[in-house]
Amino acid sequence: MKKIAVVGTGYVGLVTGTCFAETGNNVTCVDIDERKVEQMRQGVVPIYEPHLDVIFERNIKANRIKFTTNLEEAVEEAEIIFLALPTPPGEDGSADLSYVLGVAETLGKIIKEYKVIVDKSTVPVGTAELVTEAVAKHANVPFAVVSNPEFLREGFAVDDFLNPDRVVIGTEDEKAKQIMTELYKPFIRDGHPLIIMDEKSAELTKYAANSFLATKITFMNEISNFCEKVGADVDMVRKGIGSDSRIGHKFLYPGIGFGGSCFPKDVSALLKSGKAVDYHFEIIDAVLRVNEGQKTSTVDKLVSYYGDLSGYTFALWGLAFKPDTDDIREAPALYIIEKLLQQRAKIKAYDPEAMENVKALLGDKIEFVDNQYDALEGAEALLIATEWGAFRNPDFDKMKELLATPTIFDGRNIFELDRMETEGFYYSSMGRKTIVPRPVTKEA
Ligand SMILES: NC(=O)c1ccc[n+]([C@@H]2O[C@H](COP(=O)([O-])OP(=O)(O)OC[C@H]3O[C@@H](n4cnc5c(N)ncnc54)[C@H](O)[C@@H]3O)[C@@H](O)[C@H]2O)c1
Ligand SMILES: O=c1ccn([C@@H]2O[C@H](COP(=O)(O)OP(=O)(O)O[C@H]3O[C@H](CO)[C@@H](O)[C@H](O)[C@H]3O)[C@@H](O)[C@H]2O)c(=O)[nH]1
Repeated sequence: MKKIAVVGTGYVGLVTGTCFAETGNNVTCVDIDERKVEQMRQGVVPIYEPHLDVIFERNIKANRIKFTTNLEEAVEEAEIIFLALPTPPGEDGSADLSYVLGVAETLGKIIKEYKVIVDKSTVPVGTAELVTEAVAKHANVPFAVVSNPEFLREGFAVDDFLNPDRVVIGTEDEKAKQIMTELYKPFIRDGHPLIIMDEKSAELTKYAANSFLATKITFMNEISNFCEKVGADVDMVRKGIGSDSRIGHKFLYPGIGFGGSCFPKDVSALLKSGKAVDYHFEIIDAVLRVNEGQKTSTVDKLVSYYGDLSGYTFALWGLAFKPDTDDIREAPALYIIEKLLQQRAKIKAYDPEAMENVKALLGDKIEFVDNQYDALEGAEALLIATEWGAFRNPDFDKMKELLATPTIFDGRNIFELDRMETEGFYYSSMGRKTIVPRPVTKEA
């Protein structure tokens, strides 16, 4: 059993804290958001993340996890302090380290014995040195700073944390190596590697992983755009290349671009880090440019189909940046909405989990409805921006009744082309042929 403090209880901090409690440790979570801390004290998980509520409740009951707004109280007994703080993009695209360095400086003032300070936030190469300097400004006890990047995905966060593909630990402090190895032992029982390296390599591993995955998606989006021009089917190409084990099937799904709180910001931050040392990442630069256009490519298709969009009402299924989350940070749906509003089109939107977050952002600029079918009533066409499970097998007859015309623009390729053909929809998707319903002819 280890005593742990987790500073910042967002998607990463809360999952980290809960999963370490689940493996028998004693965890105190700290956040400056009083409302959030109060909610958690009442046993409420403040974010939507599948399966988190079950282990959260279990560990509160077992007294292994508690919540506070008081940093000093939280770190007093803790041997390991995790920083799971935001590192949002600054105005120039580089990572804003003010949260991390601010807390590091405060830690220097309050730690009274050896602590392992672990950076779990995604931070640029060299941040461990900055954290060390910030803590050392006031600390008069020994401490170690460890880089321990997090690779969990929203929507699968608990499973990714409990069964990681790998754990990366960046430190050259022998005592910290031993403490971190003991802490992570329960998570690597299945033979997944715990890779110990220097701090800088650990920090870069995180950016390299996210940028590689964003590149893989973007490459496929370009292949998909090309498929549309030449009449090839991206689904076939995806299966064809994914079967090569050197390429693999994962992250080859074309769509309306990558979003979320990580890929866009981390890819931009890597580009910025390169610039700082006079290195221009050509590929990363192109990935960001292609993704910009991809996010609103569906609106371009609407314009070429309808011409002027003013006065048209469109149904929008999906607001979250991907299914199984309420997170709307950098969600492609928001870019689609912005562009449609610029064109004076009206939008009726539905998302199973993310509507409250979008309401807080957009107010009554668009209409929000209570279920996926209400969005269709009187709408000219349906736009699909997120591939939620509930959208995959809908009542097509009801859809045809409700829509003004049976027309779908699918940014996530959730329907089979054959099915769209038999159901009689006009169906435009990504990198596949457009299905145009055959005119009804009278039988002879
Ligand atoms: N979200 C993900 O899927 C994911 C995955 C891997 C890595 N990361 C990285 O982890 C870091 C955190 O991301 P997140 O998505 O959990 O962020 P988040 O915004 O969901 O959570 C951050 C939390 O920190 C709190 N906070 C801010 N200042 C604080 C302070 N001074 N003291 C205590 N708490 C404070 C906020 O109130 C918030 O609850 C980022 O660097 C991110 O890039 C995120
Ligand atoms: O084949 C694919 C796979 C994903 N996406 C899009 O890519 C974005 C990111 O998806 P995903 O990676 O599943 O979600 P995140 O929760 O943002 O997770 C990423 O970002 C996290 C934060 O750094 C990392 O920890 C994870 O390893 C990394 O996958 C989403 O908009 C997806 O729609 C595609 O368009 N096609």
